[in-house]
Amino acid sequence: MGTAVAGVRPVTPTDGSATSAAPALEAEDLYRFYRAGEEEARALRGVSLTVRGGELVAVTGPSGSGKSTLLACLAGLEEPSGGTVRVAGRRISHRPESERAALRAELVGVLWQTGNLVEHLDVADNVTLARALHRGRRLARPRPGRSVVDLLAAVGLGARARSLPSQLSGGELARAGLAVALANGPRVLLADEPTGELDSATESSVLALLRDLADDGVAVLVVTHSATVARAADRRIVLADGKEVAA
Ligand SMILES: Nc1ncnc2c1ncn2[C@@H]1O[C@H](COP(=O)(O)OP(=O)(O)OP(=O)(O)O)[C@@H](O)[C@H]1O
Repeated sequence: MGTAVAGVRPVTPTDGSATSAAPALEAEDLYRFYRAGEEEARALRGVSLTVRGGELVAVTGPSGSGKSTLLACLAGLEEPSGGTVRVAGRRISHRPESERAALRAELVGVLWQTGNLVEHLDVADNVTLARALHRGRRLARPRPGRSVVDLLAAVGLGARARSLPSQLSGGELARAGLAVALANGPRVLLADEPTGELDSATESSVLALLRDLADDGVAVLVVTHSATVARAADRRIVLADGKEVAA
């Protein structure tokens, strides 16, 4: 059982809407096409997956194989052209944007390589803002969570709470982004290249945080080009040309 981020683990919802027996994340036969004039990019062509709480799953594949598109569809940030996404048994796809955002706020943490931090707010205020935004959107009752101070300590940023993002190292930025992604105590964490620009020692420490999170019951799905991250995952999903291929 991990300890570093223990306490951000979600508790079973009390509103009866999310079924705790359902897999944390399910995608069934996802398609995503982009049209630009006469051209059509087929970014996803029938991807299905299941990730249970406690699993750390890596999504790998060459550039342009559909990894980021998959993540965006799983997060409800994009609508798939076909197929269904469910989080904790609740369908997040094929809904109005406001409903997708509300479900995301309740159940999903998203960590992008480009960062999810507001530049002019310090680290603690970034986490506080993320919490406030999630609370404002949340349909169900807020779950009990850690204080911002505890959450920052859990990701190893206790001493940097009052630093601006521009004052942080790459590894610290990744940790701060993780704290923001965890602000809502998500059931599912979706991360796109969270260790993309980190040296190997820093990558290992971020990877350890993701592992602790999974050990605490969160379903963690990481898009990565890193062989180290892929090796450390419980499972690997390899995409090529918008489809899953044998690992
Ligand atoms: N908004 C868009 N409009 C048109 N085509 C897009 C759009 N987003 C993605 N694509 C196309 O969909 C395909 C998959 O892109 P995606 O970004 O998901 O790949 P990826 O595996 O994440 O690549 P990388 O590893 O380089 O980040 C590519 O051919 C890309 O050009």
